[in-house]
Amino acid sequence: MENVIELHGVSKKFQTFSIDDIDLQMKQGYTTGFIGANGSGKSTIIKLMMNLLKPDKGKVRVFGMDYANHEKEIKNRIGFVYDSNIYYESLNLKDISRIVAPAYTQWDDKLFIKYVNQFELPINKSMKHFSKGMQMKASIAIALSHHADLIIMDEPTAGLDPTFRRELLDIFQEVMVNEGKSIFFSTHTTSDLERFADYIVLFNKGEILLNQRLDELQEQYILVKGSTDLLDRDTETHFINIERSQDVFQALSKNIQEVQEVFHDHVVIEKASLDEMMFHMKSAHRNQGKQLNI
Ligand SMILES: Nc1ncnc2c1ncn2[C@@H]1O[C@H](COP(=O)(O)OP(=O)(O)OP(=O)(O)O)[C@@H](O)[C@H]1O
Repeated sequence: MENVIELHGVSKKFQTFSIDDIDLQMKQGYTTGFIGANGSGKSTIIKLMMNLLKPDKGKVRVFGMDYANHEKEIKNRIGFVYDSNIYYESLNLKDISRIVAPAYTQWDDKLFIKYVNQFELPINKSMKHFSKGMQMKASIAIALSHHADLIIMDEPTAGLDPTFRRELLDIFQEVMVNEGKSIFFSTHTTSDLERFADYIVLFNKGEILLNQRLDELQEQYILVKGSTDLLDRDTETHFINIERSQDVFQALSKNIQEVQEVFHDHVVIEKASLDEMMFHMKSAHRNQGKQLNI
């Protein structure tokens, strides 16, 4: 299977934050959801993927090409949604489409107008009078209007009302199914991912904790709840992380068989949600550091 994005040994250092030696591959034709706490480095990775930042070390390849020799070709095939308005604020959408269109060989005015109408955006109003949600919608309309093969979005659902968020996820799903695109997007709303992501990448403090198919994750990871009396040095080894609250605990595990053999029906076993996985893996990463085995 072909990779649409590849990061090989990528490092980037800021004064108080660094990403070290990251390897990340994203498969063509799938939706990859990118999650992680505030400041974990998601936007930095996205900027590296878009060549808005240059890595100190390592290689970024998109569609198998590098930015040094193929920037125009790569950007032509990416629809990019950034979490703030990157267009001139005094312009309206009509002006912006005129400015943006020549940059893309497959710009589709009809499609753009279709999205502008569908998203109920005023075409002649200056974008400086757009609400945050309207700006995001405008950015999404532009990204979807040039038949890009890859859509990269930094928190595209931030600032959107729940109804439109749902509609938007349906649009992305339609685009995925009908046109076989690849989508990479970061979000803090894990329910969006549970609706339509194929792969999940979990990032924490500049490190990838997890890069796996969502259906596998949902099958493997369980949340175990019980009394703290059941915990000792041996039984604790069956868990990735344990959270205690007074005399009860809840813990993350991916060994359902082992847990059943050890605890029988003294514990309650549930499927772990993405939020719970994120919480426990982040906590385990903090406590165990690089030895984390998930
Ligand atoms: N240009 C920069 N110069 C210095 N530090 C930076 C720069 N860009 C990002 N950082 C720092 O890198 C860290 C990661 O930031 P980043 O925006 O990538 O995180 P994020 O996961 O996208 O966060 P959020 O979910 O809050 O949007 C932060 O500590 C941030 O302050």
